[in-house]
Amino acid sequence: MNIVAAEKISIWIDGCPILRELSFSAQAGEFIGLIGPNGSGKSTLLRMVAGLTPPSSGQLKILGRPIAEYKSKQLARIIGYVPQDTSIDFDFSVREIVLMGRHPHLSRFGSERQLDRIMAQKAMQQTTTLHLADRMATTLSGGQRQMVLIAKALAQDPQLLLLDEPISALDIRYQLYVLELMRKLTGKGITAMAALHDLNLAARFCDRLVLLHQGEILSMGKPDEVLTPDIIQKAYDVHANVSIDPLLGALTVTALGERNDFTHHNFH
Ligand SMILES: Nc1ncnc2c1ncn2[C@@H]1O[C@H](COP(=O)(O)OP(=O)(O)OP(=O)(O)O)[C@@H](O)[C@H]1O
Repeated sequence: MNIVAAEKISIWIDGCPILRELSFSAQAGEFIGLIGPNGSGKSTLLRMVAGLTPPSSGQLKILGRPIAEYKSKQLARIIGYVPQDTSIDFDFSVREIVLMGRHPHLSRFGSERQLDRIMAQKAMQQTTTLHLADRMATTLSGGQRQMVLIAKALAQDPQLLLLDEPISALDIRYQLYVLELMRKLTGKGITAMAALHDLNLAARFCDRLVLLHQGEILSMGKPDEVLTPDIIQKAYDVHANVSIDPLLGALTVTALGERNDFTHHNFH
């Protein structure tokens, strides 16, 4: 069954088209990478699937049901969303923030149960943030904040994870760690959609890529179907070399530049 099914979705903001006639779906256990230049609509698409920005037209279904039919708490039991902006202004400990991920599962005035504390603990373990549990969130580094917000989304125990540039503040080790974690989770049937700027990591870890360009889907499919020099040129206005990494067997994109005379420049 489709976890997400979007049909001819458009979003207009202040009279401007931001997303245009998008149709796509995500199945159980899929890891979908959302790629595309700055301002192409990745965050808007994720916010729309998260139920935060309603489509202006078209049909969006989550688990086969139109998104407008869900109450926000019902949606929060299904969807974990990690925004691009990971600033945390309020003075709570990391443990308290991760526990907030359990709120959709609590009864109206219910306090946390043992299960909620166990789930929060597990989410902190999965994201290697357990050692930060008693720290105030306002004192964390950018990368630590990003991991804590991923932990909060995991504590939600969602069927669908929406991650807006989840590795943008992480060092290379933790970039791989988070993407490997997503693969483990999707291996267990969770669906993940992540906006990513690193095309190599997107190609290496995602099952499918959706390439946005000016609010439209320019290309969608397996990484080697989407990341061709022609399509990269159309989307980013950059010449690129696409090869297979001999060690990983994964597709590798090397951006050469706006012009195609890179080697000529470098060897003189
Ligand atoms: N609330 C808003 N009001 C006006 N324009 C908006 C609003 N939100 C987004 N936009 C515009 O919609 C377009 C898509 O923005 P979006 O943040 O979805 O792109 P993105 O692909 O996530 O970009 P980036 O890679 O830079 O994060 C941009 O041109 C942006 O300026």
